[in-house]
Amino acid sequence: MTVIAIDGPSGVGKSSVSREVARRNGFGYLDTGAMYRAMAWLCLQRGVSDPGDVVEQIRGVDFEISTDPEHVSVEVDGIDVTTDIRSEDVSTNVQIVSSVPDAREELIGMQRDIISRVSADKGGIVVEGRDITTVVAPDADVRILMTAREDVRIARRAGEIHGEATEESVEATRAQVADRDRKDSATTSFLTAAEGVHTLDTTHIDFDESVEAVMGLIDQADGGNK
Ligand SMILES: Nc1ncnc2c1ncn2[C@@H]1O[C@H](COP(=O)(O)OP(=O)(O)OP(=O)(O)O)[C@@H](O)[C@H]1O
Ligand SMILES: Nc1ccn([C@H]2C[C@H](O)[C@@H](COP(=O)(O)O)O2)c(=O)n1
Repeated sequence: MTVIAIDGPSGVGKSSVSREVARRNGFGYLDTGAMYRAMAWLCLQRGVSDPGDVVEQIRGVDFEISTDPEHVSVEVDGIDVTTDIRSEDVSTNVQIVSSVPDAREELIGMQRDIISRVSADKGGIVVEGRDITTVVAPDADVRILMTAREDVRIARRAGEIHGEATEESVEATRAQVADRDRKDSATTSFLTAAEGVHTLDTTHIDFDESVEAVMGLIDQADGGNK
């Protein structure tokens, strides 16, 4: 069973690279950010913003997340929220959940359960987020911190949202990426690699080269285990 843990800031390429790496290896894929987003969506729907009330919402909810890299989906109380959790409202309010320690503990427990079940079932899993290499799965077989210069990440996200990274679209995206990283940095540490974690700087490499670099680190770890 192989667990690959990938952390990094917003827009660095964690989700897209992790999914492709999972596909190529026949592994499961877990987007932990989608879990924080789904619970934030739930709290927004219910008008819950008091940190003391957030954990109760999570404990009582019926939650499903697909770990198939070919088909990503998220359901909360039987509602498909795969698209809604990517809304600007959820993106700017996700900290109502991610900044609450009890809520994090609850989600981390769920993430660890999924990691053991799926890695046993599929032979491996690629898990991405902000605290996977350090808190959720510090014993993972391969631990990677993906980085890229902030302007490069903003351009990538602008290209994704607006089709192309024009001066206007970059400005519109700047606040989203930079503000979220600043807020997220208050609860998780994803800008410098912890001891034993590989740093993969993707500033000057494209998507395929990033995937190849992760595949190389997995091969390296496999070689070491033989
Ligand atoms: N090395 C790369 N070079 C160029 N573009 C890339 C690279 N890696 C990913 N991308 C593109 O950058 C965009 C953002 O990637 P992705 O959504 O995977 O980032 P993320 O780290 O998961 O972000 P978030 O945490 O905000 O969800 C996507 O359009 C993706 O295809
Ligand atoms: N392990 C994680 C994953 C995500 N978060 C928070 C921080 C992000 O702003 C938010 C959404 O994640 P994204 O979709 O951008 O990967 O969830 C976290 O605190 N810990």
